Amino acid sequence: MIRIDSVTKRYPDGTVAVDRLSLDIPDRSITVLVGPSGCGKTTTLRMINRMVEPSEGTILIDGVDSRQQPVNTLRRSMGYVIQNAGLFQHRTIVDNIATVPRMLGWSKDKARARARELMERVGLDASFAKRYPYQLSGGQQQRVGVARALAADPPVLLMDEPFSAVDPVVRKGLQDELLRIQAELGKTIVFVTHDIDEAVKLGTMVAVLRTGGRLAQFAPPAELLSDPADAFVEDFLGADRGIRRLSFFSSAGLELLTTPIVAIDSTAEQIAARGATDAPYLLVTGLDGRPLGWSEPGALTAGRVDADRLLPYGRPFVAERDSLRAALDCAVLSPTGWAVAVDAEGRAAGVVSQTAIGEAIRGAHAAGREEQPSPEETAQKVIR
Ligand SMILES: Nc1ncnc2c1ncn2[C@@H]1O[C@H](COP(=O)(O)OP(=O)(O)OP(=O)(O)O)[C@@H](O)[C@H]1O
Repeated sequence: MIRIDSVTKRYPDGTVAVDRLSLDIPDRSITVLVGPSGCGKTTTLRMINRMVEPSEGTILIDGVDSRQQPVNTLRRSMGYVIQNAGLFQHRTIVDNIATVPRMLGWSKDKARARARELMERVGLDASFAKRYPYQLSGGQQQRVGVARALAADPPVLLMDEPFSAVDPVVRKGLQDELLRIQAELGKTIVFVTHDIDEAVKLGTMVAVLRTGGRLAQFAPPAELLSDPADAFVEDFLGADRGIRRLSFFSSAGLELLTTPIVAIDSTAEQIAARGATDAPYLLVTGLDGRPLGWSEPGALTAGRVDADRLLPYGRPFVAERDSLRAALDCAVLSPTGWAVAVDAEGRAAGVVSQTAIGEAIRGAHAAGREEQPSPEETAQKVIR
C-alpha cells in the first residue's frame, strides 16, 4: 500500500499545491486523482516517485518511508506514463520500450524480446517494432508509453493524464486496454485525470481534489455518485450523476418477456398461439435466434414476415452482464421504447419496456443495491 500521510507541498514561491493530503492507495487496484486544473494532482503524483519532494508529511510505500530508499531504486519500482507518451524520437518503438531493461543491464536481445512481448500485451502490432514514434498515431504512441512503463515489471504505475491528447474513440480503447492490463497484471495504478467520466470508469477508488490541493472526497465511484460529500463534489460530478450511477446496478434483476418474440419462419397459427402480450410490437428473430427487428402484430397475421419492413431494434444489451444504464439506453434508443436483451452469443433473450426498467431503477435505488465490482469483475468494466 502507498500511504500519503498528511503531505503538504509548498513551492519556493509560496504556492501551496497540496495541503495536508492523506490517502491510502490500495494495492493492485486503480486509484484516480481527479479535480480541476491546478488542484495539485500532478504534484501529488510526482511526490510518490520523489520527482517532487514533500515540504511536510510522509509517503510510506509498504510501510517504509519513501525517503529511506535511494531515489533510483524507488523510481525503478514505479513505471511513469505521461500525456503524449514522451517517447524518445530517435529510437525505434522496440528500443523505446526496451529502455529501462537496458538500463538495468539486460542484454539487447533479452530486452527486445521483452519489448515485443509487451507490444502484444498493449495491443500493438508487431510490425510497428522497427518504426519511429513519428510514424505512429497518437493513440499508438500512448500504448508504447504504457508498454515502456511496464517493461521492468514495476509493481506500481503512475499515469499523468495519459489519454488526454487523443480523440474520444481512441481514448475509450486505451481505457479498456488499461482495465484489461490491470486485471491481468494486478498493478497498483495511480492515475491522474481532470475528466470525471474517466475517473468513474477506471477508478477502484477516486480521490476528488479541490483547488489548493485539499481532498474533497475519497471513495469508490458508486459511492461518489450516490453520496457526494459536498456541493463542490456534486457540481464536479455534473448534472447527469443519477444516470451515470445506473452503471453500477446490474440488469440481472430485469424481468425479460419472451412472449413478444417470434421467429421469422413462424406460421400464422404459431403467432396466434403465442397468447396475449403487453408488448405493442413483436420482435422478429432470424433462424439463428438473433433479433432482426420489430413488427406490428397485425402485419404478421399473414404468417409471412417481410424482413425489409421491420422497425430497427436499435442496440441490444447483454442480459445479466450489462448495467441498468445500458438497458435504459437501449430502451430510449429503440423506436418502440422496448429494449432487446441478448445472450452472450447475440441471440434474443427477451424484451423489456422502459416502464419495467424504470421500476427496476426505483427498486434498485430503494434497496441501495449498488454493486461494487471486485478486482476480478473489473475486467467486465471493459465491456461497458
Ligand atoms: N514548480 C512550481 N512552482 C510553483 N508553483 C507550481 C509549480 N508546479 C506547480 N505549481 C502550482 O501548483 C499548483 C498545482 O499544480 P499541479 O500541476 O500539481 O496541478 P494539476 O492539478 O496537476 O493541474 P492540471 O490539471 O492543470 O495539470 C498550481 O497552482 C501550479 O501553478
